Amino acid sequence: MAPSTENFFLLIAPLLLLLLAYTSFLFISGKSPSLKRRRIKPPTPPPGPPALPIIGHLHLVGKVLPTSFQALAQAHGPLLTLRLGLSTCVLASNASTAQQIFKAHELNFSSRPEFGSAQYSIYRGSNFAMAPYGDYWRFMKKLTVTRLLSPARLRLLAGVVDDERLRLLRSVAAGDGKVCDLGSELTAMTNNVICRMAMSTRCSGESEEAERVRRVVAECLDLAGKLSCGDALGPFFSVLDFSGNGPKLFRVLTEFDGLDIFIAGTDTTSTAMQWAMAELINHPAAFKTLRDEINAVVGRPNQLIKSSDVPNLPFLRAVIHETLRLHPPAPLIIRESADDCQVNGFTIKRKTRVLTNVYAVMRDPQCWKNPDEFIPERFMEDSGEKIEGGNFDFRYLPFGSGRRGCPGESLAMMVMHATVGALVQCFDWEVEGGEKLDMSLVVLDRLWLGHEMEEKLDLEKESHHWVAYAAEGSRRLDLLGSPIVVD
Ligand code: HEM
Repeated sequence: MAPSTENFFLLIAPLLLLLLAYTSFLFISGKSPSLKRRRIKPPTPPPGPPALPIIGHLHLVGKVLPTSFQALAQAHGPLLTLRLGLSTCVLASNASTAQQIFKAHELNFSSRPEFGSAQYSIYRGSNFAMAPYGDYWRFMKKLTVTRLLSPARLRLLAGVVDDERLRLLRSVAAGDGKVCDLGSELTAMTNNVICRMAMSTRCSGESEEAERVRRVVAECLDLAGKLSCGDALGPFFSVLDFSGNGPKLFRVLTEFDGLDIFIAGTDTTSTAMQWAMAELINHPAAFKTLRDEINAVVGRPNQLIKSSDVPNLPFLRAVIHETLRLHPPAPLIIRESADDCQVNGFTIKRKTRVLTNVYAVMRDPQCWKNPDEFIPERFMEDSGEKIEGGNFDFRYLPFGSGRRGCPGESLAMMVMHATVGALVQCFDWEVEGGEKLDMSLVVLDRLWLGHEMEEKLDLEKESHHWVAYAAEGSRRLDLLGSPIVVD
């Protein structure tokens, strides 16, 4: 017999009652899925120090950004939100947060933000180093890696590096015993190497032409740095551009084409070499170890160190590694998040600027013994550390990392090894008056890849204290004449 409607309700009523009791329980205990959704906490941004109205954390930021940010991270943690006027950025300051940005969420952090100077760039939208991650950037990256800086091209460039290095050595030797402006000499040399690489021509044989290029690059960096200060105050202030820096920058940019690779490649390499020489002058024992190593490997008199000697010169490689650890020419690496993303349990919202302070990462006492001291030996194979060919678990990042990492690393290393090696092989270096070089950081009102400032030797101050003497034993190297042997 078919059940009646009344029987059916009698059968189902207890089940309905049970369901009602269960949903009431969920509601009261707060486990209802819809409630859960409603109760989800808003995304928590990384913490930050107490901020002031309007200026935010600007009052906590000193003149030298890398050291100032390092101090903030030491006091408040390795992942911080900083509000600089109207613009907000996240600061990452240790190996584990760097690993999150450069590896775990690499794709999400593969763009760079637009800066105050971008609207005046004749390359607006086509600037490689600052381009958003996308088809144009991929095309340029491929071109750079497969053509401009391919291994085959680098082998050809070794001859160019040798040639420019010889000119540098002759120029330094010409001022034997007199004050030597090593900063300018090294900048002129790197300018010419990159010009010959990118445009198959020297900046010029004329020193005024090299000087003009140098002036244009310096002026451009200076103006871009000033414009990017507008970013700290927000879009309203940067649009006003009271000082008229924007049109000036446009004029400078039109004066010199091909600036993108040029800026990224010249100042960085030349600055690193100046730091290497300054550290070696201040550490005579390391200087002697290096010269002994070079003499032993090169063997013959009248023979300059060559790129092919470098694999047999572990101490030279260690000196360059240690220099880049202590004095990264690009101490703050800037990226931008494409989407909301979780780092260390905090939410970094989309379109947030993320600065990785590699200066702080590479001086972190949790990762490095005596982090502020120049100890090239830490990079020798028998030191127990393994560094070459890697980023050392994101503790060592002078060239950044991942797909946006520096494509010029191999060229820069080739130039630095060959040049610093030769400057140590050929000359004794002294500081006027016998003092040590002052290694304190000096602020430069500059922008490089979006960094408003960078640390480097104060060229004005330091270069005039550098005196080069032909080294004992290197008298056999006739640096002024032709008999110097390169191959
Ligand atoms: C000691 C010398 C150098 C240092 C320390 C250095 C450092 C860096 C750093 C930290 C970055 C940002 C990487 C990132 O976001 O992860 C970068 C990017 C870049 N570097 Fe270098 N660099 C040097 C030399 C060069 C040279 C010689 C060239 C070219 C000839 C070059 C071309 C570039 C370019 C084009 C970019 C932008 C890459 C992109 O956005 O995809 N750099 N460099």
